[in-house]
Amino acid sequence: MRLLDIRNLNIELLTSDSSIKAVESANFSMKMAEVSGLIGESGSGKSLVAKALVGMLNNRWEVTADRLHFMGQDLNRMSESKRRKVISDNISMIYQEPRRCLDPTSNIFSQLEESLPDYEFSGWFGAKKELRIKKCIRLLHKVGIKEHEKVFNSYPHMLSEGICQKIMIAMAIAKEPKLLIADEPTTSLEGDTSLKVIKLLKSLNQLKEMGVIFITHNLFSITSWADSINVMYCGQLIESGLTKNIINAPKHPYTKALFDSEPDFKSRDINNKQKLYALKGTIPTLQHLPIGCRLGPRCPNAQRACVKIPEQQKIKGQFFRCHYPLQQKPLQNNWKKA
Ligand SMILES: Nc1ncnc2c1ncn2[C@@H]1O[C@H](COP(=O)(O)OP(=O)(O)OP(=O)(O)O)[C@@H](O)[C@H]1O
Repeated sequence: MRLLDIRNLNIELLTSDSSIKAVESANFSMKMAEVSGLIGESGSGKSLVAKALVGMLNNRWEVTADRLHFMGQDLNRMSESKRRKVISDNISMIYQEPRRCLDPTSNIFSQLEESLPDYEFSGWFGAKKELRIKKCIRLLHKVGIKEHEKVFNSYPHMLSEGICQKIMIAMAIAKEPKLLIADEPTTSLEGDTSLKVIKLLKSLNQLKEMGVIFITHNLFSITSWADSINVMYCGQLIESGLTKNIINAPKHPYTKALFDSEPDFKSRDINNKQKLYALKGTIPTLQHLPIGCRLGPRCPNAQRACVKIPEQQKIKGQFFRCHYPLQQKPLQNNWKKA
C-alpha cells in the first residue's frame, strides 16, 4: 500500500474574472514510512501542495486531482467530514510561521494538551490529567525545551520564534502521525537545534514508521536522509526519484542548476569569495507565467519545443518533464547519501 498517491494535482487561484494555475499537473507518490524531500526556490508552490494535502486552502483556491489517495483511501470520493477525520487522525503539519499558527489567546500547555490523542489515556479524570501533563513534558523535552514549566504558562507572543517552532514540532508529533509534513521546519532554529530536530524526525521515521515530506530550498538539509526527492519549479513538479539517482544523474536542467548552485566544500579548488553558479533571471510571478515549460525563459537548453508543456517521462524509476533531458555522466560534486 502506498502512503500517498497523487496524480495530476492542479491548484488554481480564483480571481474575479479568471483563474491562475499556481500548481500544474503535479504527480507525487510515497511509500509507507518514506522520507521525501520537496525542493524548489521560494515561490515554486511547495507550501501550496502541502496545504492542499491537509485541506488548509481557503475558497479562493480550487484544488483538483485525478487521484488523491492516502493509505489506499480515495480522499476525492469521501465526504468532507470523513476526509477531515482521515487527515486529522493521520497527517500532521509543521508550518513555516509557527507564531502565527499558535493560538495567541491560550497558553502553551492548553494548546499542547489539545493536540494529544484521547485514546492514549485511560483511568479516572485526575489520573488522566496527570498522564497528559507528563506526556506534554516529555514532548517538550524531546524537542529540546528543558524549562517546561516556564513555557507551559507562556503565551506565544512571550516566546521566541525558535521556541514556537519547537512547540509546533512537539504538537505535530504528539499523535505519532502516519505522515508528517514539515514545511521548512528548521529555518527559525539555531544550527545545533536544527540538527537535533532533524535527528528527532529521523528517529520517529525509523522507530514509529512515520512518513515525512520535508519541504526545503536547502539541498544540504535533505540529501543525507531523504529516500526520494521531488523538485518543483514555478508550480510544476519537474523531477522526482530516488535521492541517489537524482544526485548522481539529474535529468532536468533545473535540478542540475540547484546542485551546481550549492558550494562544494569538499573541493580543494574552492576559492575565497568565489562566485556560486546561479541560473539567470528570477522565478516569474503568478501573473506572468510563461506558457509551456515554465523554466523556458531561464533554461540554458531551451528550444522552440519548450513552449509546449513536456510530457512526464520515466527512466529507471526517475520521473522528469523536459523536452531535452540531460544525458550527462554522473555529477562529480561529491554528493553522497550518508
Ligand atoms: N494566499 C495567497 N494569495 C496569492 N498568492 C499566493 C498565496 N499563497 C501563495 N501564493 C503564491 O503562490 C505561489 C506559490 O507559493 P508557495 O508559498 O507555495 O511557494 P513556496 O515554494 O512554498 O515558497 P516559500 O519557500 O517561500 O514558502 C507563489 O507565487 C505565491 O506568491
